[in-house]
Amino acid sequence: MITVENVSKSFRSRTGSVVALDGVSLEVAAGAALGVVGPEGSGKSTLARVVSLQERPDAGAVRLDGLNTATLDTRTLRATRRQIGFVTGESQLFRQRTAAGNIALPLEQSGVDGPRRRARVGRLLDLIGLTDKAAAYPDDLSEGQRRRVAVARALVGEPGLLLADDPTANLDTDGAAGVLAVLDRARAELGVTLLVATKDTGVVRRICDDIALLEAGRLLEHGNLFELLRHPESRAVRELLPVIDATPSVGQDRVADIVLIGFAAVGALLPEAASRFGVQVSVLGGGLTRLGETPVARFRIGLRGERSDGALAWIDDRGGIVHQPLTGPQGVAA
Ligand SMILES: Nc1ncnc2c1ncn2[C@@H]1O[C@H](COP(=O)(O)OP(=O)(O)OP(=O)(O)O)[C@@H](O)[C@H]1O
Repeated sequence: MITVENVSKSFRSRTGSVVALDGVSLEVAAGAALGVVGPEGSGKSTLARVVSLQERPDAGAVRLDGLNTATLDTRTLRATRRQIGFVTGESQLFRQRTAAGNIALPLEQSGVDGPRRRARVGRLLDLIGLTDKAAAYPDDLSEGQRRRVAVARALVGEPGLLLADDPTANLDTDGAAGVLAVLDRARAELGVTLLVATKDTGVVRRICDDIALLEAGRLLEHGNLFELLRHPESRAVRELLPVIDATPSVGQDRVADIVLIGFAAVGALLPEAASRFGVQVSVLGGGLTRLGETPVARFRIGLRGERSDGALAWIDDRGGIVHQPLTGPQGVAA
């Protein structure tokens, strides 16, 4: 469990002081994946660096499994840091070392013997899907493959926590998907806790179960993705789900924004509501996405028919999340 308690951090710059983190508090449960999202300069990297003990907060505390890291002496701090993997959007591999040689480096530095090194490096090459590239040099790999090697190197010391700062930066779609699949496998197969700082909410949708939204160093929202879906006012929901264009929808008896979660709900709930209540249900906007493997839809729907309210209540009852039924004199969405 990682606990960030009221952490603030400022930097001095030529133009004065820059507040990078302003009273941020959050938790990441062991084995969970937290996506820290925000625009450029919102403090994501600083948070990742503070949690990985590369940077000390000016105020507040970072606790790892309850241990206040501010109280550690230099030696314990160094040992604790080694238990935290860190990768960035730049792969930073050694060009004169092979993929396997790069992954093995931290083990060589800490004196792990040859057979154990080979076994661990072999396992990680398998995890990142690059067993056949063990002897390849970074220049002969794609940038996506180099990033995966960097993730393997960060994992080779068997850290309990892996921080990934903008891990998909400047990668094409395939390269990014490869890196995210590796992070996801690291979590599933090695049980590491993940903290991923990113500007890309697609990263969060793909591999995270929690989200923290930062803006100008402040934490705007923090929570489990599926729990946040229940809150219509949530910024995270706006960031994560398809946008609804607010086009007027004339001639409907009821207009509502709904969130449907899971294959069954996305596929069947609206047609079933229509036939049960004898109403016409039209999708006026929104779309489909996925959170992890789970399909999630956000639609603006229009209903025509006397039993439109009953149909909406039934959808809500069946686990569909009906946000703000919007009705006007002409059924025009606000
Ligand atoms: N070492 C530093 N010295 C001075 N200012 C810094 C330093 N590190 C971060 N900052 C400033 O702190 C603020 C937060 O930066 P940070 O890199 O944490 O944001 P970010 O959300 O990760 O941005 P990006 O998406 O661009 O990486 C920015 O205004 C940045 O310029």
